[in-house]
Amino acid sequence: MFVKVCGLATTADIDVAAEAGADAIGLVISGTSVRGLGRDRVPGLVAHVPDGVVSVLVVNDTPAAEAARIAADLGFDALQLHGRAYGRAEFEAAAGILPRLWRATALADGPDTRVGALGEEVLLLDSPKAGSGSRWDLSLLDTARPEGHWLLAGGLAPGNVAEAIATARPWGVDVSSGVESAPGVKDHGLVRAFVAAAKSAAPAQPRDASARQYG
Ligand SMILES: O=C(O)c1ccccc1NCC(=O)[C@H](O)[C@H](O)COP(=O)(O)O
Repeated sequence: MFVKVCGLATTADIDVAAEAGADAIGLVISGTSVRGLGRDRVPGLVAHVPDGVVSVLVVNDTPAAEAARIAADLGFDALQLHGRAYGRAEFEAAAGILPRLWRATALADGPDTRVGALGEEVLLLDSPKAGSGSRWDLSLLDTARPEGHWLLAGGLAPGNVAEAIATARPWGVDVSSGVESAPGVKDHGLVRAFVAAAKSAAPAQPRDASARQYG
């Protein structure tokens, strides 16, 4: 089970998530998010992400090529795009700058649920309000379940992630609000508990093998 912890704000957050076994770490640049980081803080945080953990820049409603340039310049491994109906040409332009694109969308919006439909390496199915801690109706997956590298997100927490994995059968999970003590403040105990619960909820996969799948 691939696990991404999103919206980290300090090097201590990164240390805890990585030591807990997170496979990816998300840093948010968005003027409208409580987790939005000033660009002056981002380089030090990206540089702190250890080898073997995917660093992901998360943006909201930003033109894809512009976001890819920012992500590449800041040294991110991957870019997660939220908040607008991106098209294939826009993704192709962005991929020419940073190849590892993650497409985030809500199933309620009726998106193309084929992983890679726009050239992305990962599809993230989230609630319509990203980063809000809201769950969504997983029965929507009954007729539109993706195959391959897709992440379940939206209202996950240590106490519900195992059940959500059993229901949705994703390749990986993503969390933000559910591991916070206050909006934008990560609770390190909850981060550890979430990663442990997610990793033990599915057949164990060696961390290196999981990372290699991304290659
Ligand atoms: O986290 C945010 O504040 C955010 C803002 C704007 C776009 C995306 C954002 N987060 C993206 C994520 O990957 C979150 O982890 C995901 O939406 C799940 O969030 P939550 O329901 O709070 O666990």
